[in-house]
Amino acid sequence: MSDDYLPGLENVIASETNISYLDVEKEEIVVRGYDLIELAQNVTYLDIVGLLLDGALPNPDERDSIEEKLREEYGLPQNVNTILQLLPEQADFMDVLRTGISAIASYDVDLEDRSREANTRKAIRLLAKVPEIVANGYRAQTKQPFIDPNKELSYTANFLYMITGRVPTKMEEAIFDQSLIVYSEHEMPNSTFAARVIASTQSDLYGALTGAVASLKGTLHGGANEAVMAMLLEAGSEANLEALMLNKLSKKERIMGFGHRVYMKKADPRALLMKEALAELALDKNQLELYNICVLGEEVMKREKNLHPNLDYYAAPVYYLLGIPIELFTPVFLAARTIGISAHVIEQHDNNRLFRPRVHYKGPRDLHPPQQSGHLSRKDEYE
Ligand SMILES: CC(=O)SCCNC(=O)CCNC(=O)[C@H](O)C(C)(C)COP(=O)(O)OP(=O)(O)OC[C@H]1O[C@@H](n2cnc3c(N)ncnc32)[C@H](O)[C@@H]1OP(=O)(O)O
Ligand SMILES: O=C([O-])CC(=O)C(=O)O
Repeated sequence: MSDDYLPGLENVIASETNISYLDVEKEEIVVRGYDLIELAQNVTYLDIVGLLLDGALPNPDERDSIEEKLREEYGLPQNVNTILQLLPEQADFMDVLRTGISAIASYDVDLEDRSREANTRKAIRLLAKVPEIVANGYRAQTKQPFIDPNKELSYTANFLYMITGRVPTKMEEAIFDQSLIVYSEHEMPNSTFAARVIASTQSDLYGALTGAVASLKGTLHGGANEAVMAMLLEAGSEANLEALMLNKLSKKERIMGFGHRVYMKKADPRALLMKEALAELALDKNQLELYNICVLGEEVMKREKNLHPNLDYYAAPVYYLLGIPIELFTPVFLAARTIGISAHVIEQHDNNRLFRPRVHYKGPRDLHPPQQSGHLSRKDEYE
C-alpha cells in the first residue's frame, strides 16, 4: 500500500481515459484529440454529443440522426411530472433535478444492461429528458404550466424555449449552444469522479448521474455560477462590486467564480470564450454595464489574489442575459455535462476496476467497551 496521501486527491491520476485532458501548460482542453475552445467556435453541441459518444465528430447526416433520436426520446412520463409537482415549494432546483433523474431511471427497460449499446441509448434518453426535467421542475415549482418540447426547434433552441417560454433569437441560440459545449466535458472534476466511482460498482448510468448532480450542486463546483450572479446583482455597480469583493476578501471569504484546482494561477480558457460571448450579448441587449462590472471584478481578483475567473464567472451573466432564472444556472450546467458524464460512465463500464481506496487512520486504537455486569452476551441469551 502506498503511503502517499494527497488531501483532496490533488494531482492524483484516478483513471486512464480516451475522453479528455486538461493540458494546463499548453492552455488546451483536449477532448478526443480536439481543443474544446476550437470546437466551441466551429461546431455545435450535437457534434460534441457525437464526438463524446462515438469518439469521432459526426458528419451532417450522423448529426441529423442524433437529433432525430433525441426528438424520439422527448417527453417525460406523466408520473414523473407529477413527482416534480409534488415536491415542496422551497425545494432546491438541483434537488428537483436529482429526483427527476432518479425517477426516470425506473422507466428504462434497459436499466440493468451495461453494454456499450444500451449505455449509449441511455445517454441519448438522458440528453433528451434532462432539459425537460430542468424546465418542468422549475415550472412546477413556480406554478407555471409545462411547455411541451417543440420538435421544430433545434435541441439547443428547444431547451431555452422550454425554460423561458420564448423562442430564442439566432444569436441567443448560438451563444447558448456555445455555453453547452464549454460545459459539456472537463476531464475529472468532482462530479465526473463521483459518477465514475458509482459506475465502478457496476451501478447504472442514471444512478451515476444522480450522484453527479449532488456533487455539482456544491458552491465549490457547479453551484458557483448561481453564487456569482447573486454577487453581481447584489453589487449592481462597478463601485459597489469592488467594495463588496474587498470586504469579502478581508473576511477571508472566497469569491465565487475565481480559482480552479487544476488551472490554479492560469486562466480557464472557457471563461475567456464566455467573456467574449457576454460582450456580444451585452451589446445586443444594451446591458454593457453588466459586462463592465464583470470585467472590473476580474481586475480586482487579479490585483488582490492573482486569481483568474473560471467558466462559472462569465457563464453566469451570459445565462442571466439569456433570460434563464438564476436558480437554473447549475441545473443547466448539469444538463450540458450529461454527455460528458455519460461518456465517462460508458468508458468506466467498458474497462472497469472497482474504486476502493485506503485511508491513513489517525484515530485511537486498542480501546475496549466497559464490561457491564448483568449484561447478557448474545450467546448466553440463546442458551
Ligand atoms: C466550473 C467549476 O466548477 S469551476 C469551480 C467553481 N467554484 C468556484 O468558483 C468557487 C470558488 N473557488 C474556490 O473555492 C477554489 O478556487 C476551488 C475550490 C475552485 C479550487 O480550490 P483549491 O484547489 O482547493 O484551492 P485552495 O483552496 O487550495 O486555494 C489556494 C489559495 O487560493 C485562495 N483562493 C482560491 N480560490 C479563491 C477564491 N475564489 N476566492 C478567494 N480566495 C481563493 C485560497 O484561499 C488559498 O489561499 P491561501 O493559500 O492564502 O490559503
Ligand atoms: O474541472 C473542475 O474541477 C471543475 C470544472 O471546471 C468543471 O467541472 O467544469
